[in-house]
Amino acid sequence: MTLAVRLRRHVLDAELEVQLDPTGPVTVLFGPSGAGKTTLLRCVAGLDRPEPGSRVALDDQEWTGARQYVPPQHRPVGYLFQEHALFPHLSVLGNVSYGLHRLPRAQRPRRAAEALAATRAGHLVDTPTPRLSGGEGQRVALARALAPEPRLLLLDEPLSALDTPTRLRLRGDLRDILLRLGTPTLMVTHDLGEALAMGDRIAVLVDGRVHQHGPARGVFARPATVSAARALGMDNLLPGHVTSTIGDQLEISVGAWSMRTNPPSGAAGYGAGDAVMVGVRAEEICVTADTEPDARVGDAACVVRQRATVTAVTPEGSRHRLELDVHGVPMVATVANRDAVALCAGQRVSVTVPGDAVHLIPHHQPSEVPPGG
Ligand SMILES: Nc1ncnc2c1ncn2[C@@H]1O[C@H](COP(=O)(O)OP(=O)(O)OP(=O)(O)O)[C@@H](O)[C@H]1O
Repeated sequence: MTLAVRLRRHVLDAELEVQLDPTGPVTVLFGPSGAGKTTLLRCVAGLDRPEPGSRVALDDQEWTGARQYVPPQHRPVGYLFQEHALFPHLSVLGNVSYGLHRLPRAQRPRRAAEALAATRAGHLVDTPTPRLSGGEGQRVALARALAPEPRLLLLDEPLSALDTPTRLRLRGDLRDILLRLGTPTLMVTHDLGEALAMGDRIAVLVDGRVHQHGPARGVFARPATVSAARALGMDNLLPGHVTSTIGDQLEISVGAWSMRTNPPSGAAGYGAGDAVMVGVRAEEICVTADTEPDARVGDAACVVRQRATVTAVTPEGSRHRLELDVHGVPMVATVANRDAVALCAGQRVSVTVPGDAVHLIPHHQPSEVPPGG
């Protein structure tokens, strides 16, 4: 099953084609606040009407097109919002039966009970709706969205209104439920951990445009554009250029720093003088409180060490964040709390970047969005 979307509305100017596979049913629409995620979801649901020229189709069923606009109540879509918005005057069963008007009345309680059981909310059937906790309410609301057996489930930040422990628990449950049911799902989140925990695929939306779409791990490991890399939490994005190619490896210069790396697709496509953006995740950088000379170490081809100065140390819960000046290049690293004890602002340190932690983004696209991105 394929969901094809071409949408213009407010900030949105997006194209996306999603293969909806029951064995990997969840596509996450990920991006920063204001990127247009909710607008996209609402346009797919038919709750928001996009500009002329837009198109939404599920296989050969066109829901939004030049000649037709299927109203939301006729789209086979289940929708779950950030806050469940259950009707407080209806019972749990009444809420879940609400969307079952196409089913003969006698069959509704059974279908509603099945949906509640599927979302592990069967035990809540006699709880008065206003007494449901946030997490319980979301389970019931998910049952309500699933009860009509939609062809497509749309989840808009379904966990963001919950406290952290409940959110983490429900995240795992929700993933299990969606995998078990195999219901194709498009889920919006701006939480990277949630995107990676829930998504089989991730589409990265920035400033209304889809910058990248693919299997979740691949998107996380290899952001295609600088904006996608920033959205995906790659703290260090350093402008550099290719100084030479050596077999499948590239020698890259970043300020006064020279590093060698193996791009996943090899060196083909790069040439000396090409501008690149060098991405390194903060947690991949190793910082030690010594001042070894600059060198290649370990696997001599792929690990580079540089002397640096710590400019700030900030606690971040389970780790500390270090701001560094590496020969004039500002960088960010995170270290375990026990390693941070020996570090303070102004201190000279050694910074090691493993070659396989270096991610290259070509830095010459006039438009940031790669073709087909
Ligand atoms: N009714 C509207 N009229 C004008 N602009 C709108 C309207 N609704 C949304 N927008 C604009 O469209 C942009 C995208 O909003 P949207 O809510 O889709 O973003 P989002 O990615 O879901 O953000 P968040 O993660 O904060 O919910 C925003 O700049 C918003 O101001």
